[in-house]
Amino acid sequence: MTVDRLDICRPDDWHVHLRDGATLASVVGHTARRFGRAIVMPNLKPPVTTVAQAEDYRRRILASLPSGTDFQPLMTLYLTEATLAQEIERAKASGSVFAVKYYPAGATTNSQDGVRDLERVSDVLEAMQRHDLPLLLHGEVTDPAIDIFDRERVFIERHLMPLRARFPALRMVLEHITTRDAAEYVAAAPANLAATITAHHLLLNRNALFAGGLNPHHYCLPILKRETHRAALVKAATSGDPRFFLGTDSAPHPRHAKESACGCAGVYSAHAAIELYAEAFDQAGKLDRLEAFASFHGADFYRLPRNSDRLLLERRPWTAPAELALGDATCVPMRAGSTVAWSLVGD
Ligand SMILES: NC(=O)N[C@@H](CC(=O)O)C(=O)O
Ligand SMILES: [Zn+2]
Ligand SMILES: [Zn+2]
Repeated sequence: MTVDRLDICRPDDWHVHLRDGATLASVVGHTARRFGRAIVMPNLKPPVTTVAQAEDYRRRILASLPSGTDFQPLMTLYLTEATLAQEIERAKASGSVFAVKYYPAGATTNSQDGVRDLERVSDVLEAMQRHDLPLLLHGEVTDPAIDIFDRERVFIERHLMPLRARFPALRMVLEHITTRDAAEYVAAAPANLAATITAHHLLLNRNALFAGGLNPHHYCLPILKRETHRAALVKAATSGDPRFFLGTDSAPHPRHAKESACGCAGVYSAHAAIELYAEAFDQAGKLDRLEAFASFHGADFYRLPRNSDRLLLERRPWTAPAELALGDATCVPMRAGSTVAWSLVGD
């Protein structure tokens, strides 16, 4: 029997880039229309490294929200080699900061202030373990000798395995996983290691980067992988394992910065986020697993209550806009000018 309507507990987005200023004002409504809460990435320029900065940023997000939404931004701190262990205590006590984000320096957009040597942040990681504040990982090595398609797998061997051995009680989320290696590693690990999975990594493989010519709008980090990896991610997301949950990694960049000789990494998907996940779960014949992945597992991992209101989706195709306003520029969203199979009821 085909299901044409889905009535689910309101989902949350456990990894999103809302940016700041006019860009924030352009994008935040898309996330707030769909999700009850979102873990907001701290890779602004300059990065959000203190609780005071995170709380200021939180106020700017709230001030940018369209009226009539209860959306709650959950803030994160950007880990640098200068982060103080006391900041972790402050974060835990704040009630507004829910995690700390580790960017290997140079791995991705605005990661230049990230960590070069994990040894230099041991006291901070120790404090996070003690205060039970989750560590979110952009899990790619930056070693230029490692092939870009292998950077996630090698990160697990070189960095994640030793990190877990040193801080066995630290809760960690391997963000935006893209490989079978990562999915299998997380599935075999204890309950304090989880992973987010994006809609684009569930729906696209690396052919999408080159279909009919080079497509910079499908360039993100970690980069899209081959089909076997996409299939493994679908299997993990639809498995019912509570350690896998929704994180869009929606990452807007202006059109001119993507369509450039040195295009920025990031796919914008917030305009159709839950609809695209519904498509991926539908294609897998697992629509009945969407609610737990999108609305339960992340809240449970972060030890937050599940949302109490609902979101209604229906099988009704619509055409995503060819471009969207992004501050005084534009952005080319995922599925630009083409069809998305599911819609929000009421839109
Ligand atoms: N995913 C991306 O390709 N880009 C993100 C950074 C990140 O999440 O790594 C961005 O901030 O643009
Ligand atoms: Zn990342
Ligand atoms: Zn991201």
